[in-house]
Amino acid sequence: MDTQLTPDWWPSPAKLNLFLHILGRYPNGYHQLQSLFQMLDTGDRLAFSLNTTGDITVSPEIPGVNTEDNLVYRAASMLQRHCNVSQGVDILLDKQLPMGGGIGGGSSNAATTLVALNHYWQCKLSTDELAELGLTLGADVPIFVRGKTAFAGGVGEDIHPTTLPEQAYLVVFPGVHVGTAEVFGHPELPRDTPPMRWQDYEFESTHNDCQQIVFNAHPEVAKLLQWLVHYAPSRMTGTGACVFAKFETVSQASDVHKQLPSKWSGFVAKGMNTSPLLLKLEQVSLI
Ligand SMILES: C[C@@](CO)(OP(=O)(O)O)[C@H](O)COP(=O)(O)OP(=O)(O)OC[C@H]1O[C@@H](n2ccc(N)nc2=O)[C@H](O)[C@@H]1O
Ligand SMILES: Nc1ncnc2c1ncn2[C@@H]1O[C@H](COP(=O)(O)OP(=O)(O)O)[C@@H](O)[C@H]1O
Repeated sequence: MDTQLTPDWWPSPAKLNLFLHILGRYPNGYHQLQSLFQMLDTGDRLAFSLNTTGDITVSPEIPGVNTEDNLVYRAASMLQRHCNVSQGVDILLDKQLPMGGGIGGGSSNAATTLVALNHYWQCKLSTDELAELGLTLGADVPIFVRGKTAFAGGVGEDIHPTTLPEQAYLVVFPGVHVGTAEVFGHPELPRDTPPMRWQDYEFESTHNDCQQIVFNAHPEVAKLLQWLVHYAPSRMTGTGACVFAKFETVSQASDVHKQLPSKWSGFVAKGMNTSPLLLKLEQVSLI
């Protein structure tokens, strides 16, 4: 496999939280959530070239993130140790998604690494085992390993796949990065939304409990939502700072994208019930 000439890219898609309710807090400080994770067709991509030295490399480096902290490196090295693999791997990371945007880039990169290396290193771990390993890297890693649009409870690990109309989304990054721990540590974060039954879900009757805290700290995010909501139902994703607007068609989303003020950057993506990562795994498993 020569990744220099023809990289065999594995997709690392983004997600949206179509809603995010905070129900309470566990004794370990983590929050009990209810959310709907929508897989998108757009994201980063990674390519893997096995080596016999046993070393793990990731290039190019992400500015501001040490290699040992890069979730791609951490996922590869955890799997290598867990499965006593003697081979190493040189990983190419084509980073497109903004970091700290609430669209899950880092968690998705970790999941793609776990799924691809489980295949290349022939670790033969089940999806459940990979999801369990992934949870130690981040609350969102299991959902990307499973690769299905899904309701999630617990800290995000209690996953119930669902099918939604595959709508189009305009996802906009307001230019501010919001740390997940910063939002969850906020004293004024609402933590008492009553539990709902998944079958009762409708976009209009749900919300994002993190939104107001982020708006207060970063008024630019509130301004962005005010702009978007003029065109379509809109909401912040995850702990921010990206905001999405949902449309019936890609061309409607693209029309609004063209009018986006230049101070903000965004992309149009399609919702997928099965993630591009899972489709790639199915494709290589058939070969
Ligand atoms: C809430 C979500 C929704 O998607 O926010 P985003 O990060 O995507 O914005 C995620 O589940 C986040 O997942 P992830 O970003 O992997 O979180 P982690 O690295 O596990 O945790 C970062 C920090 O957030 C807090 N945290 C995270 C998840 C959770 N259910 N309760 C928490 O209190 C903890 O303080 C933890 O130290
Ligand atoms: N491969 C990676 N891609 C993105 N972020 C990473 C990666 N490895 C480590 N990180 C760290 O994880 C943080 C959260 O990134 P990300 O998952 O993209 O955001 P969010 O959790 O808001 O969706 C980043 O600010 C960065 O410090």
